Amino acid sequence: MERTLLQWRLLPLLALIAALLYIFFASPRSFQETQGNNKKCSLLPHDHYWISSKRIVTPDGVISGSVEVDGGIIVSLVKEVDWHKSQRSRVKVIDYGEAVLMPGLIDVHAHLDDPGRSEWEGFPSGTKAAAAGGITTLVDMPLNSCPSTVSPETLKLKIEAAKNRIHVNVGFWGGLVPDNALNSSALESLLDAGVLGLKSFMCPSGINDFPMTNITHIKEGLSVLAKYRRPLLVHAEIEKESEIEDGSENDPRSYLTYLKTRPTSWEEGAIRNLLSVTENTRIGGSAEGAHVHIVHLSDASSSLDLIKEAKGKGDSVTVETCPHYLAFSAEEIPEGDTRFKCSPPIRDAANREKLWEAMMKGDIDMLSSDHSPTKPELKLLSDGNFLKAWGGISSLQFVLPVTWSYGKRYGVTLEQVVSWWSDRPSKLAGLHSKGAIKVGKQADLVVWEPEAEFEIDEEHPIHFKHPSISAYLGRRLSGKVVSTFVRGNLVFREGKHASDACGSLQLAA
Ligand SMILES: NC(=O)N[C@H]1NC(=O)NC1=O
Ligand SMILES: [Zn+2]
Ligand SMILES: [Zn+2]
Repeated sequence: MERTLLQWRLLPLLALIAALLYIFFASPRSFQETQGNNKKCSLLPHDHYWISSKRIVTPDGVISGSVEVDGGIIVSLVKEVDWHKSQRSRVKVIDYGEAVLMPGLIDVHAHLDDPGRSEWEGFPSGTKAAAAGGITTLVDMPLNSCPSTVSPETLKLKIEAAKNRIHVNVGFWGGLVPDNALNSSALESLLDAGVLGLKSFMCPSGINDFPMTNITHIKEGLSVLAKYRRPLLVHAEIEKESEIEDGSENDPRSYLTYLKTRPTSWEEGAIRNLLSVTENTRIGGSAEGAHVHIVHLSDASSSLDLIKEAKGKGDSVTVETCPHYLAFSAEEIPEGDTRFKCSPPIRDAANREKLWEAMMKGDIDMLSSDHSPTKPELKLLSDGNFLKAWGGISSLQFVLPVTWSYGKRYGVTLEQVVSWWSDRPSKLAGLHSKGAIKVGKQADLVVWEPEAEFEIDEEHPIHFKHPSISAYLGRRLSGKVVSTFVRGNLVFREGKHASDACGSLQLAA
């Protein structure tokens, strides 16, 4: 008797629970396809809302006010003095107080290694790290994935691998390699397929299916890029005699040994060679419309002087450096600590000082991460052999606090951070609907607290696939990312990501 009574009471309850579970878990699937409406894309249940802050970085300076976001677009921007109390009560407002609101970072140089080497990084982990670091768009390099992105077919594989797996927006550079460089229709088909520009190496890349180009390849590549008005990014190092034979006579655990195998003359030689063809990019030149962007400059002396000279003559040339060259110096790299190995190498403290000077003067145009992870085994952390370990720094999540923490002593301003990380990169990549807090632009935004300090230790969630290989582990930084919005979706807030990966692909039209 008691048992039947219990059944009678339990059955309707169970049915109710089942119905609720269905509503929560099954039905949302029907609208997961439509990105903007999918609640799982955002930690915020609104499509139309305002964000207030005392420090909004706009093209017209830092203001106190509110930004209105509707359907992923910035639809208005109101100064605090013009913002009426009556308006405030009618709409959803997220008030960040003193925290800084600025455009999300655009990282034009990241290796996510997907497909083919996703055990090194991959789209999900890499873009989660980006979101946690305030990066709202990144442009993935054509090498380290397998195969390399050198044709429409291989680009298609990238696109497939990225679909529904990216937490921020992702675009792609295509590879300029000997196989396609002298074949304009091959290059055109790659550009037609949507790469934002091309990338080439002037020395061995470390990846067998991505061979280096010579200056003829580069010249031909530029003439095709001119028609598309897209850039060529160049890893500018050229193999020359090094200060020591191959390093094998010297201690491979000493950073100095590695540094001597890749002297500044490698960068200078490559840049001199490269700049012999950039006059074609001038107004009226045979490759007008093409642009050359030198990636990860490390040498702040002769190499930089050559770039300044070319710019002065009207060549369409820009240059980036990376946070690791601005944060670290050769002197402080511990013996055998291959987490710091990258190419070109991190040079001495006097060079780092000159790099900062060039940043502050505007001689270096922008920053990028050159996030290039691998699996820990290839970093040879226990051997500590600098000559054999994989070269690449893992940094994606930390580039904003690193730029700010190390730049503070040089008087870096919020506007400079936006110029180096959002405005200039958006122009390089041709992403004209991004890069500024301005009416009509996409609502790709970061909220961060410049004054908040934190330590990157085991307690701090790092979203790289292999957190242990980051050279920033153990550093104390200032500049904590609070919230990241990608096309109006709140994709990251206080350590938590939105569950679905709703970043969009950025293909050139
Ligand atoms: N292949 C690759 O990622 N190489 C990068 N790593 C690095 O340190 N410099 C590079 O160009
Ligand atoms: Zn490189
Ligand atoms: Zn790189």
